[in-house]
Amino acid sequence: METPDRDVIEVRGLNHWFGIGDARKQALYDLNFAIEAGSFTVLMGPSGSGKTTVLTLLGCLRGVQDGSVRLLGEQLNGARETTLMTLRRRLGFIFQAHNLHESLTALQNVIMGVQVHGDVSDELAHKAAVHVLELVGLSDRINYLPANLSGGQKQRVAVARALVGNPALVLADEPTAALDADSASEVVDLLKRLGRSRGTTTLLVTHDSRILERADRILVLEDGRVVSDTAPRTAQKRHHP
Ligand SMILES: Nc1ncnc2c1ncn2[C@@H]1O[C@H](COP(=O)(O)OP(=O)(O)OP(=O)(O)O)[C@@H](O)[C@H]1O
Repeated sequence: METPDRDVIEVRGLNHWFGIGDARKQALYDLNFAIEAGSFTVLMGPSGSGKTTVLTLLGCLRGVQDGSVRLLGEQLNGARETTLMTLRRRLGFIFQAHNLHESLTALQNVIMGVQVHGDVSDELAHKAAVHVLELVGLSDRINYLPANLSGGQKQRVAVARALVGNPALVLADEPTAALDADSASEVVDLLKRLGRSRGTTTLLVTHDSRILERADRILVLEDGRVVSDTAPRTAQKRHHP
């Protein structure tokens, strides 16, 4: 039997540029980091430091130009489109704006999250969606349209949609930016709890200090470079085995 890789993500010597000719500008410089399976990692840094570029590269939404990125054991640099598509199906995405379909109910939105993961019967998709909506505490709102849900509830639907297909990795870009303090805490706790119970790895971009307190690992980018990489919890564990 295959043993699972300890690292879900391994980035070595990653560079990235935008634009062509005189307008060509380097956005990422020689990034090196690995992210362990099941961990909850925060990526932070000032505006324009390259956080979204990193997330979109790891999410197979943008091609790797230079360097090595191994995701779930596959090399992204030079990968075929079919490999990238298969990998994308194993990921869950959560964005700052929840990106729910306004004309679909909470349940229908989450069912769509199951269906992108491949061939699943309607009955199974329905069952899985109801189950995850229960886990995020929205059993009494499954038939509501997004317009009739609060910001926190909408983001919880987005979390349910990202997690319903049991992704190996969740990539989240400022998922709490639009939320009040209580809803933000709820959404982060939920991501952590569900991630833990399902073994999901989470990489989350944020400026939110409440999330930092909960991180296993904090990576800081500045001007396209990793300037700090700390694992506060692991360090504590090492000192107190
Ligand atoms: N599509 C693009 N075309 C040209 N330049 C881009 C593009 N996307 C990003 N950049 C540039 O790359 C750099 C990194 O941008 P990126 O969006 O990754 O930063 P960020 O840390 O996510 O910023 P923010 O916190 O503001 O979202 C910036 O200098 C930005 O201007």
